Amino acid sequence: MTFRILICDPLSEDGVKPLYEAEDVEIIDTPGMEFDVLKQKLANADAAIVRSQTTMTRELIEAAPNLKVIGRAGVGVDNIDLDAATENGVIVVNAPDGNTMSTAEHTMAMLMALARNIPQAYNLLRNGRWERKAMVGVELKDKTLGIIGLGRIGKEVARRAKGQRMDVIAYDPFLTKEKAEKIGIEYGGVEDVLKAADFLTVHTPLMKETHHLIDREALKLMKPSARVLNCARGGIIDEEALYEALKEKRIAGAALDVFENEPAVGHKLLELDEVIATPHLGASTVEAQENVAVDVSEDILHILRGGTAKHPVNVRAVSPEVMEQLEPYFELAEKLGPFLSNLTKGVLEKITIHYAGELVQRDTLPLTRCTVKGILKLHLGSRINDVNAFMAAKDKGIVVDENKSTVSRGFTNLITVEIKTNEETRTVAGTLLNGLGPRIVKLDQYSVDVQPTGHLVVIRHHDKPGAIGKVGNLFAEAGVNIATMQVGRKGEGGHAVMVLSVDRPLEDACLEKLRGMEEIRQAHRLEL
Ligand SMILES: NC(=O)c1ccc[n+]([C@@H]2O[C@H](COP(=O)([O-])OP(=O)(O)OC[C@H]3O[C@@H](n4cnc5c(N)ncnc54)[C@H](O)[C@@H]3O)[C@@H](O)[C@H]2O)c1
Ligand SMILES: O=C(O)[C@H](O)COP(=O)(O)O
Repeated sequence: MTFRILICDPLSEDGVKPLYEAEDVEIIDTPGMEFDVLKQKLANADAAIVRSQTTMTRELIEAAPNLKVIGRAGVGVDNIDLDAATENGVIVVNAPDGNTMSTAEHTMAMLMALARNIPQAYNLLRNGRWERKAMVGVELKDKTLGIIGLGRIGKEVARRAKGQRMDVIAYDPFLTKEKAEKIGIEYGGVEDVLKAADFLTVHTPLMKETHHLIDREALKLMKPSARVLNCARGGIIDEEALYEALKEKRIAGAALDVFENEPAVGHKLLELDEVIATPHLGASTVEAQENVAVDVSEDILHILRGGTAKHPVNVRAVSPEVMEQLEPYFELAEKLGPFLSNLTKGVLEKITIHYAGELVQRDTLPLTRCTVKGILKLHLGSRINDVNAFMAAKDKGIVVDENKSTVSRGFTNLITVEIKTNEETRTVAGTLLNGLGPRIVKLDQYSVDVQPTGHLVVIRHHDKPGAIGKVGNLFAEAGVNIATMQVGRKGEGGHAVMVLSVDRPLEDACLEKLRGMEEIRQAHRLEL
């Protein structure tokens, strides 16, 4: 059997050698194809390899009936429609480690170039101007580098910045004060990092939660002498807000390797003298390109020949027999985690999943994996899947525990998820109702009956006459229709909980008003 592998973006020749040497592979190496050509070539491809240039849309994936694997020769998979791939049974793999060093080094190169105006001075000199006074820079020593996103690349940048004798302060949802101290940096919340930074660098994935993480409000918190860097993904920093801040001298400079729309030729940010930029070169070194191409080629070959993926992004590692028994529970498991983690404050330390009722007889590990994935996905994005969820939790120092008991409080099956953070411990329990699908039946100590889907608002309040009416009025004024409302309480006049499902998301201003009401202890808006 011969496998057809389509190379859609330029890859390292040495890196793809294993593919060329394989006897059972035919390579179609035509990087930079127009959409229609790509669609046509995908029609009979078994695998495709992309970098960040090619966007693997649903239309392309659905037009490829033989496609079994998409390999991302790099880290970010925001250019691949993962839902479409999963729905069509296409495994997506990436190369998470191969370009870490190169991207960290590129960030440091940008940091130094930004501090010393190197590109601007070079441009002037090439134009015959020996300018020294206008090109005076700043030292890095004793300056504070703020890092948002302390994963693989963020950590390497921190290490290098310390070598430059900089102070480092970082925020990452998995970082605690203790962990930060261990690596010799300071821990801070996002606001602390923004306020303290002389230089700010972002190293998160691009996803719903990090889109425009650095927006107008965030930039307003920064010192006017501060400079910002983005060598992660365009879209994490709001480009319009950055442009305004630079024009109004509220920020001193920016170094950008990535843009919301690439190629960013002619972008208005590039007209500003305070901006230096590169065309998405973070991973563009001989070494990184060879690493990622080798990793992804090996993984693709292995999968096509019937093996298991090494760096899967979207697959579920469950045998067909186990899958058949557990299938209906996956939706419940997948919803409970994000429901609870959206409500929980603090840095995640432990996840415990408790199974009761008929589930006790089953191999529940795949459900546990699925729940952990749902919780971690909130911060780690689409790279977390059922296969790598446990590994990712371990990596972040999070304990995962599973236990079973026959006591199911009258339900045929019951899954209880407990999340312990450095600030609180919260639980949610759910069941699968025959014919009605997943239901949340308990939130902390309160009994509820909530369908975990759509736009939800979860409120902790004081059980007082009029509290429910006030919430109803506020929603009515905001034009938000309440579809269902569940109220639970411990006893009369004590603490209580409301879970509302609404027809459209609550706007920020309305959520703030809700939080400001004297009867309300906490209010969260979520979308499942
Ligand atoms: N410029 C380039 O060429 C280039 C090269 C490689 C990677 N990248 C980008 O860099 C990103 C990071 O890569 P990595 O290998 O370090 O990934 P990683 O998964 O190791 O680290 C990402 C970190 O971001 C943290 N995070 C998630 N949400 C956050 C939030 N709201 N606030 C703060 N932190 C948050 C996560 O907890 C995690 O620790 C990739 O997703 C990719 O898009 C760019
Ligand atoms: O996510 C990544 O790995 C980087 O953005 C690299 O992208 P590239 O493969 O297009 O250089």
